[in-house]
Amino acid sequence: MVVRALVRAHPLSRISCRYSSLAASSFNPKPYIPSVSGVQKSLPFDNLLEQYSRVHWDDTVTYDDPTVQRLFKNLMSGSRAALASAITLVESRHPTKRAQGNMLLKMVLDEEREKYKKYGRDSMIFRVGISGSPGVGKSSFIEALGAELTENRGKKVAVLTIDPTSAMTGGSVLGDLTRMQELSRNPRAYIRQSPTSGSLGGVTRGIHEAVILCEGAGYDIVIIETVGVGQSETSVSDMCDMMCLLLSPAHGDELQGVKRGIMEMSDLLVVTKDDGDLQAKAKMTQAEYISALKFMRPRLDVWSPKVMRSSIMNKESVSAVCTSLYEFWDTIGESGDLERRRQDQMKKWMWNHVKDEIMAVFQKHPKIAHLVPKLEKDISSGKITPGLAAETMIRTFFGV
Ligand SMILES: Nc1nc2c(ncn2[C@@H]2O[C@H](COP(=O)(O)OP(=O)(O)OP(=O)(O)O)[C@@H](O)[C@H]2O)c(=O)[nH]1
Repeated sequence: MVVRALVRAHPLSRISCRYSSLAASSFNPKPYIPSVSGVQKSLPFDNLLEQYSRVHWDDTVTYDDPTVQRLFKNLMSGSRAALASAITLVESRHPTKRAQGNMLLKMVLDEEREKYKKYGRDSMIFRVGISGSPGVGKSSFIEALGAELTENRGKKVAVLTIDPTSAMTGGSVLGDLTRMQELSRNPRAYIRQSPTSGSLGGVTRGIHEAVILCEGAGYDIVIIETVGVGQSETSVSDMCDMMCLLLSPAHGDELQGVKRGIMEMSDLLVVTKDDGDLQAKAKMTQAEYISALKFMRPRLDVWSPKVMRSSIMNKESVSAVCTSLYEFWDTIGESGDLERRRQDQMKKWMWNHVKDEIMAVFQKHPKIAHLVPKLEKDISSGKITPGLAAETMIRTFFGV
């Protein structure tokens, strides 16, 4: 009775009665999900969650799981094959594999903490995000940078790509196998192309965990490459210590094309193809970006973003960029920004996981799945507001 009175008293109750009328008219004290017009009653809420948990979680995986133990041992010995299998494991949605992946990640993190106590920042992997529009020269530049890092600086390099187009459509801008051929043959390098399915959120979450595994496998630097479109930069920036934006020497037009937000989150800007006929344009582009940056607040107090020029035909220019990367690494390491940023990022990723998981539980709920098409149609035709539709779904989900 009290619930009925409350629902009636609510100012939205008259408009929402078609959607939430169940709360009023078929109030049932048992924990049943109320039926919405056209939706069949199914299992009681508690049973549904139990069923969901059986399909999504596996609590039987323990520390001594043979797959986890084998992968951990091989990963720690630096095996590229083990790294590849470990990444596949953490990307999986299968309950047992997910549990094994979580166990493995926990073991890697424990090991990392021990190493950090002993070796400090030297035990950490340097996480660099590289973004830029299609065709700007990302793969060529990463290949040249990879050669500099492995051959001249004795580093082990991992390259992970996030291709938002491939995550969303199954087609790929970045995914062709001909990219970075030299680097893929280099024994000190590991390259992994973006998974071609799943939501962008899911893909980036997988990459974040892959970074942790690369760190465990003893790589010194991980380059996370993404195409300069959409929100993938934000996700990449949330998992990197440094963001590097590549710009093509297309003086004038390019400045408008690069979103301010992306520039603001970049610590280093590199104008590519600084050679031959393009050199003059590269210089002008560099000057334009230097002036544009003057109007932006640097992301960190200890570092002012630089604009450099580089050509894959000029190894010194690539080496100079590499030197700047490590200048940045030393600066944020000494100032404490590195650790602060990583701690903040870990918290952000925790909430990302929660958000995704809750959304999955919510969207896969049979009543919700059934309701969505109708609500979407009603929103599009202006019959109800998005807020009211959300309220209807939430009340249906919780059965109130
Ligand atoms: N002259 C010159 N050409 C370059 C340089 N770097 C890349 N290119 C050329 O630019 C074109 C695009 O290079 P990619 O490395 O494939 O560019 P990308 O940004 O990875 O492109 P997507 O894979 O489409 O995202 C290729 O034809 C390269 O040969 C450079 O330093 N100088």
